Amino acid sequence: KTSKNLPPGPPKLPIIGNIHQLKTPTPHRVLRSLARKYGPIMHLQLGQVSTVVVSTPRLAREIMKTNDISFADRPTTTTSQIFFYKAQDIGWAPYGEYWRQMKKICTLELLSAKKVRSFSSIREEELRRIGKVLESKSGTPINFTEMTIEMVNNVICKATLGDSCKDQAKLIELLYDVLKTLSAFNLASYYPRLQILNVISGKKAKWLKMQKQLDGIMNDILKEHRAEGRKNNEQEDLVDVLLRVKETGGLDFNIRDDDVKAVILDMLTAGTDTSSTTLEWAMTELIRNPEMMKRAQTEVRSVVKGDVITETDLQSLHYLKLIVKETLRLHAPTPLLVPRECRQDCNVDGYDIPAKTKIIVNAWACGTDPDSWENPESFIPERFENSPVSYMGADFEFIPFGAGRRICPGLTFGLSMVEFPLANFLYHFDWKLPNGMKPHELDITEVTGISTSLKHHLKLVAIPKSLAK
Ligand code: HEM
Repeated sequence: KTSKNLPPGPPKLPIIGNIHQLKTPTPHRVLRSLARKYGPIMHLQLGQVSTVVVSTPRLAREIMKTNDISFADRPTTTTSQIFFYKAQDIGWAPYGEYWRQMKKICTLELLSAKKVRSFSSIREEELRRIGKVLESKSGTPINFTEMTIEMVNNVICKATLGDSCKDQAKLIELLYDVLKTLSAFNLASYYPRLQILNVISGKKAKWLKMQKQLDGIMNDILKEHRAEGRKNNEQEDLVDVLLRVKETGGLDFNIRDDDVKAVILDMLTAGTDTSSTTLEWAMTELIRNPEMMKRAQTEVRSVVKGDVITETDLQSLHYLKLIVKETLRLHAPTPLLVPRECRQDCNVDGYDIPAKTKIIVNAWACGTDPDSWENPESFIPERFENSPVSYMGADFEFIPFGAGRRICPGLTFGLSMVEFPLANFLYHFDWKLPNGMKPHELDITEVTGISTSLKHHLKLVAIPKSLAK
């Protein structure tokens, strides 16, 4: 009980509060339905965790622009403490100088537009490899979902770690388990004062064992990079950069090996499932809308000359970019973004939000807000034609990468792993569903796991352009 004027919300059950309402495959949809009943700013009690959910562009702006600095923290979780070396990464680090400097280093040294362009040979090599696989399987079904996950993992690993990770396959497998753990429902996360639950259930011991294995591989990566010695700027990967900054100092704090490992792990986890899921949804929508597939294919096949798609070609693929935007609006891979935490007592829209309240921004509800979008539930890439609305964090009806100080720094890198592969797939191959399945028969049930993706993997048949009728 509190004397504060908290936002309205659904009735709370004893002890669990509203936890039962979030135990669903699609929490963003349930929260939007609740918001339509209880209002665009809502209070939920999730066990011991007091939570506020905002669901319209106006209130998202209040949180991520007007009061951004008050909402720039992330909640503490046991898993982020264990896997990210006491949350010394970027995504889970508390707001402050350490987070600011580390984010700046990654933005400049791995994620800037210039750096992302410089990884084009990594993307091209990976797509050449996939092209060969697809040609060898011409006419037979392939698992498009698994293929894109593997591709994105390979590109991110190479860009972040360079060529030298000998345990890459084991690392990717472990990272996948970590991501699954971070996103899994865990009752104890709603009872911070009852962490003993994780011990009794055996979960904590399992997580510590996974972390030990991961730490072993990360130590080897650091050792290998140290043994290779200093490289010139062009040859440096992110591990080299962080080790250089660690050794030369220059920041207001000392960087420890654990900090380097935490930040590297962030890069290896934050962008993988988000990028591959976006690619999977884009392809799903194109398969379901053959007219759009045709238009996108005609565009890419008229723009590209020769066999290799260049970055300059990509700039001319206007329709393809509209498709990616519309995919991010309707199928944001993290529809509830990443939770924030309130740093001090605040007042939003006339309601009190006490310090330490967890904040959820329903970006998907903003992206399907009927006051902002016509036919919000339909996939219509043309809606972005001649529209200034962009995903850069200034238009709160479209925030798939978040906004404000905590906005995703990997936006350009993520998009490069969606637009470039999509252009390649459409240029070199024609696509259809297996076993004569019709586009409208494709099951597009979504489920929230690591990100919000198709419940069943997307299986497609690729026919090389030269063989297509
Ligand atoms: C389509 C691809 C991607 C999507 C949709 C996406 C989405 C997001 C979202 C919604 C957030 C939370 C923003 C907020 O709280 O306002 C976030 C944070 C973050 N993303 Fe991404 N992301 C993508 C790709 C990437 C890539 C490729 C990387 C790096 C390799 C990356 C690194 C990060 C990091 C480090 C954060 C934490 C930022 C902070 O807390 O300050 N993301 N991302």
